[in-house]
Amino acid sequence: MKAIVLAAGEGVRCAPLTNTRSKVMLPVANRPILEYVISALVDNGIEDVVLVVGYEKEKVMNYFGDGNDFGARITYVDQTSQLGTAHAISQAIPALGNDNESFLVLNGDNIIEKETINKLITNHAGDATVLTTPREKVCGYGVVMSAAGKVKGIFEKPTRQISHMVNTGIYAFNRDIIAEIDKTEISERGEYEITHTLQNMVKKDRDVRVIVTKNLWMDSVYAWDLLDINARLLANCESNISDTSVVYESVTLVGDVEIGDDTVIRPGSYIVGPIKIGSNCDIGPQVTVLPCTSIGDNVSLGPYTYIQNSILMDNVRVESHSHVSESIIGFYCNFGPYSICEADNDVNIEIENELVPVEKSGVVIGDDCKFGSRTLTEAGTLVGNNCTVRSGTNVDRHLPANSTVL
Ligand SMILES: CC(=O)N[C@H]1[C@@H](OP(=O)(O)O)O[C@H](CO)[C@@H](O)[C@@H]1O
Repeated sequence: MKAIVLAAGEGVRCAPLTNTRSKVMLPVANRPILEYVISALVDNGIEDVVLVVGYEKEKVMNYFGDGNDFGARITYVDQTSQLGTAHAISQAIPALGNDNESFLVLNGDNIIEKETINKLITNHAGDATVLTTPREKVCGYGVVMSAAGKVKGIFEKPTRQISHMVNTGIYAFNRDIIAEIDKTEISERGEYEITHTLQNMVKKDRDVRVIVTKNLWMDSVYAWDLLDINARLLANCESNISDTSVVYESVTLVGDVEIGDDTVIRPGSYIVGPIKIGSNCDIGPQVTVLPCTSIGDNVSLGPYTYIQNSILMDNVRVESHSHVSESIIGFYCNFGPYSICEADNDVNIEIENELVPVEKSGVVIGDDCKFGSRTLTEAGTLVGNNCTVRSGTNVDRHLPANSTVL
C-alpha cells in the first residue's frame, strides 16, 4: 500500500511560527510534526509516500530529501495553488503508479499512532474508509454521522454540533475515487474538499465506511496546541545521555531526560523530565528546567534561568535569571538577562480577528527576535519574526513581524 500525505498548507492559525515554514515543519519533541507521520507509515511497512507540498516546500524537501534517511521513498508533488484537499489528492494520484491498489491519505500535520494506521489498513473495505475519533468539541473540523459502520453523512466545519465524531482527515481509498474527485464541485469555502467528495458518494449510496479510533490523534490548530502535542510525545521519551555530553556531578536529573551530543549541563542545574535537550547546548550553572520541555540544538541557557513546559527551537539563547513558562520560542531568538515570558490562566488570545480562550498560556515568539534585559512579555502575546524589544520594556500586545519596541 502507498500513502499520500498532504503537506502543502501554511497553517495560518499557527502564525507567527508558520510565517517562514509550514505547519508540518514545526518541531515537537525536537522533530518536525511530519516526521512522526512518516515514521508511523514506515512502521506499518508503508515506504512509498507521495508528499504533496506547496507553501515553503523547499524546507520540507531539504529536510526529508528522497526519504531514504527516514526509511521511506518520497515522491514530491507540487500543489502550486492550495485549492483544497480533494484537489491536492487528485494532483498526487498519478504519482501512485498504475497498480490499481487502494491507498491511504493522511494530513502531514496530525500526530497519530502506528496502531491507528494498522487498524485502518486491516479494516479497509468498501469504496472508502474514513477514520474518525470522538471529540467533545468538534468546532473547526469535519464531522461524521454513521450507523452500523457506514458513513451516513460527512459535513465540513458545520456551525451546529451535529455529531461528536471528528473526521481525522485520514482515509483509505480505492482507486475509483478518482472519478468522484473529478466531479467534486467547489464548496462554499471556495475549495475542492474531499469531505464534499465523500458526502456525494454517500448520497449515491456508495460504500463509505467508518472506523473509530480512541488512540492518540492530535492536531495543532493554534500554535499553543504544540505544547500539548509536545507533552504527549515527551511522555514516550526515555533517559538517554549522549557519551559526548558533559553533565556535572552536582546536576540533578529526575525522570526521563534525553541529552544530545556535545551538550554541557553545568553544576547545580535541576532538570525534571520528561525533557529533551538537543546537541551542542550549554545549560547552566544553576538552571531549572521543568516538564514538559523540548530544547533544540545549539541552545544556551544562562545561570539561574527557569524554563517550564515550553518549546525552545534551535539556536535560542536565554541569558541569566530569565524565566520562560508555557511558551514557544522560535529559532535564533535571544533574551537578555532577567527576561520574562509570562504565563497565566484563562487567557483570551486574538487570532484572525477572533478571541480564542486558552486555559493556560504563555507567549509564542517567532524566529530571530531579540529581547534586551529586563523585558516582560505578557501571557497570551504573539511576537512576529525578527522583532526587537529594547531593555526594560513590556510587550503587552501582539507584535507584527519586524517591530521594534523602545
Ligand atoms: C476539507 C477537509 O478535508 N477537511 C478536513 C481537514 O480540515 P483542514 O481545515 O483542511 O485541516 O482536516 C481535518 C482534520 O484535521 C478534518 O476534520 C476536516 O474534515
